[in-house]
Amino acid sequence: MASVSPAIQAANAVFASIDLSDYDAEQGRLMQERCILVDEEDNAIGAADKKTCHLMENINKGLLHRAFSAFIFRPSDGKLLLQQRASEKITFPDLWTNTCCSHPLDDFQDEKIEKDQLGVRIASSRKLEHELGIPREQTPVDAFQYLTRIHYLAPSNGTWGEHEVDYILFLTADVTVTPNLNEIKAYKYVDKAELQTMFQDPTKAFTPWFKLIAREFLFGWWDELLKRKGPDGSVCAKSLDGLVDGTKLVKM
Ligand SMILES: C=C(C)CCOP(=O)(O)OP(=O)(O)O
Repeated sequence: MASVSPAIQAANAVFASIDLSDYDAEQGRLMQERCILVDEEDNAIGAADKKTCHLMENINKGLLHRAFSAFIFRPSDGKLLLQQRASEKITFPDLWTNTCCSHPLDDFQDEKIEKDQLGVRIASSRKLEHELGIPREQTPVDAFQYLTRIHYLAPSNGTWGEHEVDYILFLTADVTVTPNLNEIKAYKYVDKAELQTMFQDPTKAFTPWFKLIAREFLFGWWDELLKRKGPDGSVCAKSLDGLVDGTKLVKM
């Protein structure tokens, strides 16, 4: 473990000064979860609560943490499941985005396992249940296909933002969605053309990471997924194994 970085030291000072009482109480409580802090090569270097990690004041000093972005596709037709974030979310409220995003937590030993990206796959299954009510048996950790990791920074508003190493995971599964309305206000399955139409619609806004991933990777990978259909016509995320050199960390 590296010595405490200046970014972490500075973050601890800012942490004390931000009051969450004007925000949704449950989302405020979730800000106590402890994210895994990483350096620019994605080496774990410590932990800090979610609030500390998402304050722009800390991000601007270099504080960086680990995250995941999960994309669920329906096996029968290859449509992607999107969610719209709830108005209660403290960061990026009301925006449309991929199926589920969150963080592997330092609070759970198994979410810190780096081998084969097991920790982020476990965290992804946990959060798909928390946010979309998808039973965990419908999202087995072995069924997730890891694609790559991206390092990006994006402000939400003046106070909050994201600065993460984000693991991109695809999953093909038939899922039962029971939305947690404190997390998501809507959900929708889309094909590629429907998603393009949504992107053109001025009444719809999207998270910055979803726009980035869509612009750089999503449509190409989605094409491959559809091309690699099985004999029964269904798509399988595991068919993308080896498509991308997942050892690289892509800086965006
Ligand atoms: C942006 C990424 C990739 C992780 C953060 O996602 P969220 O903001 O949705 O995380 P939670 O608050 O739901 O844990």
